[in-house]
Amino acid sequence: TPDYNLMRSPEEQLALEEMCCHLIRDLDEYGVCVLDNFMGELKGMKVLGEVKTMYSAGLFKDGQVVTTKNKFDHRHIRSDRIMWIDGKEQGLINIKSLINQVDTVITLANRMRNNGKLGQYNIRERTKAMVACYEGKGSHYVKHIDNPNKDGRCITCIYYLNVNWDVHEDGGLLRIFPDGWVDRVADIEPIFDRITFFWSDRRNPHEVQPSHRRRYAVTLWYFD
Ligand SMILES: O=C(O)CNC(=O)c1n[nH]c2ccccc2c1=O
Ligand SMILES: [Fe+2]
Repeated sequence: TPDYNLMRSPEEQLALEEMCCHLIRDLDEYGVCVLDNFMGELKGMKVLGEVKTMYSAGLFKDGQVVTTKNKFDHRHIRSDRIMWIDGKEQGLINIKSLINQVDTVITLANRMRNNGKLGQYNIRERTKAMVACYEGKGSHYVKHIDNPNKDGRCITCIYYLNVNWDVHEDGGLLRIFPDGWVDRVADIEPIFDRITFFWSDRRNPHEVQPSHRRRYAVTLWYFD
């Protein structure tokens, strides 16, 4: 659980509560929520620095590659490289601060809900943080559901680290196909210091469109 004793200025506390209201309202209304300037430029750049350092140290492993069912077409279904962070590692103080901030927002939102739940969930724990890198060269992730079979994950949180990302040049759009919407999709650009929350279950099939530049994100899944 986050350290509630972190001294926050009244402005920081207010900003935190505003974020939580935004999160609660958008998750209730759309099942998706996008917040920008989540950590602020300075902290965001420090998180990016730690991620790049780990990447160049070769700590990312290939995401398991699932070949298509069609045995003649051995395309990579996704070519992300990932690494898991449990927050106890030495030296990753800025990634830890990011994880703490997301924990704080989720926990506070969970409490602020009138019935003490976020959506119909009572959020209690989360996965480790998964840092993912899409290599560019068309790497992508086909349309999928994070939690199709009730494995307990209820909210997906993805924090993006991509400075000056231009979707027209670089691709890498997150496209969500919310089940409540017939003819609309949620197109989310993976821009620096942006965080996206969405229900992890069948309500939100989504895809990562082909990326033509290295694309970093940190994902946390919260459990009921
Ligand atoms: O980066 C994004 O915008 C969306 N990303 C995803 O939906 C996504 N979903 N599930 C995964 C499971 C294992 C490794 C990577 C992933 C992954 O990037
Ligand atoms: Fe996903």
